[in-house]
Amino acid sequence: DNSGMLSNPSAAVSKQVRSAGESVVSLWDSDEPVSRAELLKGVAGAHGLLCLLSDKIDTEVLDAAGPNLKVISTLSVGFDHMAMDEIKKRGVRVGYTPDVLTDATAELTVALLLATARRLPEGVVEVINGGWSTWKPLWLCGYGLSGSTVGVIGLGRIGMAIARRLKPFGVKKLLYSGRTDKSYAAEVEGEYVPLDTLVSESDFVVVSCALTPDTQGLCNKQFFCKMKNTAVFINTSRGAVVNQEDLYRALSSGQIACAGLDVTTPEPLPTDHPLLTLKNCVVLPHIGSATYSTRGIMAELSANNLLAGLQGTDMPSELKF
Ligand SMILES: O=CC(=O)O
Repeated sequence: DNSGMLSNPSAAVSKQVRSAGESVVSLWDSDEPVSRAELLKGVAGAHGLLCLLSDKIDTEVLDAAGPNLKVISTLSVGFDHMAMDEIKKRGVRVGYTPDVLTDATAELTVALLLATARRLPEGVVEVINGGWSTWKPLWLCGYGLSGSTVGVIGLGRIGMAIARRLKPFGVKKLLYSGRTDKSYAAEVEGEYVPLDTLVSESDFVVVSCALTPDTQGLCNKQFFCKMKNTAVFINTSRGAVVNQEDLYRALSSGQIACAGLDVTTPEPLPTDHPLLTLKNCVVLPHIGSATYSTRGIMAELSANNLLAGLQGTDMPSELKF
């Protein structure tokens, strides 16, 4: 009697769900997100929903689904796109994809950090547009990790994977902040400090926390004012952790050196956004987990989460909330 609405088109997902004997599967068979109207229509009466982080799962969607809904499986580790209180109230289980995207996201964070600090996108453009006149002592100078202090805001799975990768670059001090002190931080000689200390002492501030009411707008004017003028700001978590107007001012006034963002508000960032006029701001289109293999594994995991939810068995990765 189980049916599932898949707003994501992975062939792997579809195959798995069908071969598990799920009789009615409504598949949005495109790499483009499902439209809101199609989602609301397709989810009606469904027992399960597989969604993306770009699908807002709010009261409207839950109401449209109705009382059959037993499980929501999201193809993401983040779950800020879902109205968790409402989901809980209705007794719906939630699956997500932690761990499997940790390495890819940490790698992307390191790539973005280096690209931003060493001004790679600017350099590439100069080569193409003829701005490369000759070798010059101070041209396109940036900032290096060797001997630096790195601050990680949110030393969770991904934050820790970032720290592990950055340490071998010769990082002198690894600071972190968040809700709690982490015993596993010893592996990277991480020092738990108040956020203010991290912000004012770090040469690289890396944001790797979840978006919650506590972290929304955390990186604002006061935050950037405490950073060093030579400091690099990196965010690969969620755009809403940052107040983008305040970041723009910090970057354009020289309050901070540069910023690298893999996440913005909104997504996509409009092409006429002020941040995109700044040479010292590198913006990527939310590609933290975007390796072929990681996305394949995420698709499989989310399909298995969905199936377990439909069958009432243990999920490989259930979100406990
Ligand atoms: O941002 C990506 C995710 O939450 O998986």
